[in-house]
Parts: sequence; C-alpha cells; structure tokens
Amino acid sequence: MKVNGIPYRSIWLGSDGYSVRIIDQTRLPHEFPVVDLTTMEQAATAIRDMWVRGAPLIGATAAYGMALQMAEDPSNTALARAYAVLHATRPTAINLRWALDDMRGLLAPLPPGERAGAAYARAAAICDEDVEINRRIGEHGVALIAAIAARKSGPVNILTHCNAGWLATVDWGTATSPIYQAVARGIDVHVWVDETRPRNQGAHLTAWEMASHGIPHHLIVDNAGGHLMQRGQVDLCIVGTDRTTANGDVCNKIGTYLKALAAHDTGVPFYVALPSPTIDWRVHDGLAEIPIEERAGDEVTKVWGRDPDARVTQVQIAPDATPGANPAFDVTPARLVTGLITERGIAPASAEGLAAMFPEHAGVAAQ
Ligand SMILES: CSC[C@H]1O[C@H](OP(=O)(O)O)[C@H](O)[C@@H]1O
Repeated sequence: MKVNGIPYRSIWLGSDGYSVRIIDQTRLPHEFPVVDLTTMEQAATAIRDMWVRGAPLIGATAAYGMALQMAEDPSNTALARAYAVLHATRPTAINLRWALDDMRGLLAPLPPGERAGAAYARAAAICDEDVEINRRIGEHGVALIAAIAARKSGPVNILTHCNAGWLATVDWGTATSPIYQAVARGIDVHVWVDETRPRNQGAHLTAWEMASHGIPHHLIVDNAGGHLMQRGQVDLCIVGTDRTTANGDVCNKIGTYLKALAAHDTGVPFYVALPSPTIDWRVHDGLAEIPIEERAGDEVTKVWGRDPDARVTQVQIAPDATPGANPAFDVTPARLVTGLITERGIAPASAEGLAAMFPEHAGVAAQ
C-alpha cells in the first residue's frame, strides 16, 4: 500500500539482491524504520520479537530467512538448522510451517550450488502469491460490504480485531483487503478498530493503516465491541486468522472469540478473511490441537507509547509484584463464524464448505 504516496510492501529484496528489507512494526505508528535483514538469525529475531508479524508475513519472512541461509551456507546441515531455528520462533501461525516446508521441499533435492538462487526465487514467488491471494480476498469480501451499503443509509460500520492489514501480509492485508477495495469503489465505510491488548496491534498498526489511507475510523477498547453491536452500531465484523482448521475453527489474536460471541448474540455477521496457506488441513479440532503462544507477562504489565517529549518508551501499568499472564491467541469455533472469505470465494465455516472450495486438499482433511 502507499505510505505518503510511496508504494510499499511489508517485505522486499534489497537493491544488493541479497539483503531483505522489512518495516520494524514495533516502532509504528510513531516511527517508520526500515530494517535490513542480512542473516537467517536476524530473520528469526524479526519474527520472534514481532518486528514483522501476521501469519502471511511471518511465512514470507521465514522463506527469505531460508534464502539468506542458503546464500551464506547451502549445506544440508545449514538447511536443517535454518528450518529448526525459524520454526521455533512462533508456534501458532501455520504459515510459518507452510513456508518452511515449501522451501525445504524445494531446496533439499537441489545440489547446494543451486540452492541460494532457487530460494530467493521461491521466496519472491511466495510474496507475489500472497499479494494476489489477498487481492482476491478483497474482491470476494467487498461484495459483503456493498450488499450492506445497498440497504442502509450512512457508512457501513465494520469492526476488526488486531491487525490483519497490509502490515500483516505482504500487501493488501486479509481482513482489510475488502475494506480497501470498498473504499476504492466509493463505498462509504467506517471502521471500529479494536486496540487489541496487550500488544495493541490495532492501536499501533490498524489505526495507522486506516489513517494513512484516509479511511474513517475510531479506536476502541477491546471491551467496547459487544456494546456497539448491541446498539446496532456494527454492521459487519471481519477479522484475520493465524490458523484455521479443516472444519473451520479459527485461531486468531486473543479476544477474537469474545467478539464472535457478541456478534452471534446480536446477529452481527462475523466473517474471517482466510488465505488458503493459513488452513491447517491436518487439524480438525482447533481448541484441542492448535498450539497457543504464551508470550512474556511484561507485555501485559507494561505498554509502549510516545511520551510528551515525543520519545517512544515503555511504561509499567501494574504493581511490581503483579505478574502478567499472556496467551496470545484464542480459538473461535466454526459455529460462531458466518463465513470464510478465501481467495476462491466465500465458504461456509465447515469441513464441507472448505473441501468444496479446495477439493485438492479434501484427501488430507479426511484423514
Ligand atoms: C493476516 S494474519 C493477521 C493475524 O496475525 C496477528 O497475530 P500477530 O500480530 O501476533 O502475528 C493477528 O492474529 C491477526 O489477526
């Protein structure tokens, strides 16, 4: 997307043809630092410490992490170590394993001398594929927004949780792609942006995306969504996902389940924007099988922001003696999901719905 009129992706190859450039998202919205990754270990750090985050972008960064390793040392030992180090960075987003399996499957059979070139080419292709997938998600999802706009006066009020924007992907975003495409078509929208404690990806990232794009929006506390739904102030919920099971259970940022419960109770449509690499076809019970990342407690007891002297700093909001508990994701059962907006169309949140949309995976899902 454009930033001050300049088109950006969230990850791109440096002009040297070797380094990988990213935006350090931990510094947004107050700074926009572009960082050069030059080693696999730096790519792992970027994922683990959430300089980059969002399932598709995590996968893309891991793919380039493998390429950086192959450029430095294309041996079988280095390939295995790169897979292990990158895979250990974060446990929940399936795109990480998907990308690493894709890269290892490509590279392992190749002679070491051919691995670096193949790795960079495949990492670039994964990025391009993500952009096209998200563009298509937008094309399918915008119809939902247009249908609401056709039957109401005033803006279509959309609630989203965390950041499933272009910053969470290579471009367009998943949950935001229908919003961007609605705006491009002149549809009047307004976005309720959940701040999304404790990392505040909504406040720091989604609000920044909406403001940068001139899209009307308000930042709200996570606990306000149900209240707004009860009062008819939310027409549609669209969220992202980090891993969706073969039967449509959706793992996403902590707090998503509570929004889905409120939407179900108030009759607000609750859609999940779902690129197919985020489907884990081997999993059928999200609650039982999806690993939920536990992050540091101080992400709960401390918060980042800009002080009156314009310094980006961290302050403590709880007593010294108070530990934080910090599950980073939750699982929304398929029964609470109105539909899954994929790059091929909108599917019911069910095994049948996903198998019909992606018949080539039906065999794996049936196991
Ligand atoms: C398009 S995936 C976005 C997804 O990723 C976020 O998690 P995190 O920021 O921790 O990587 C969040 O769950 C978003 O919905």
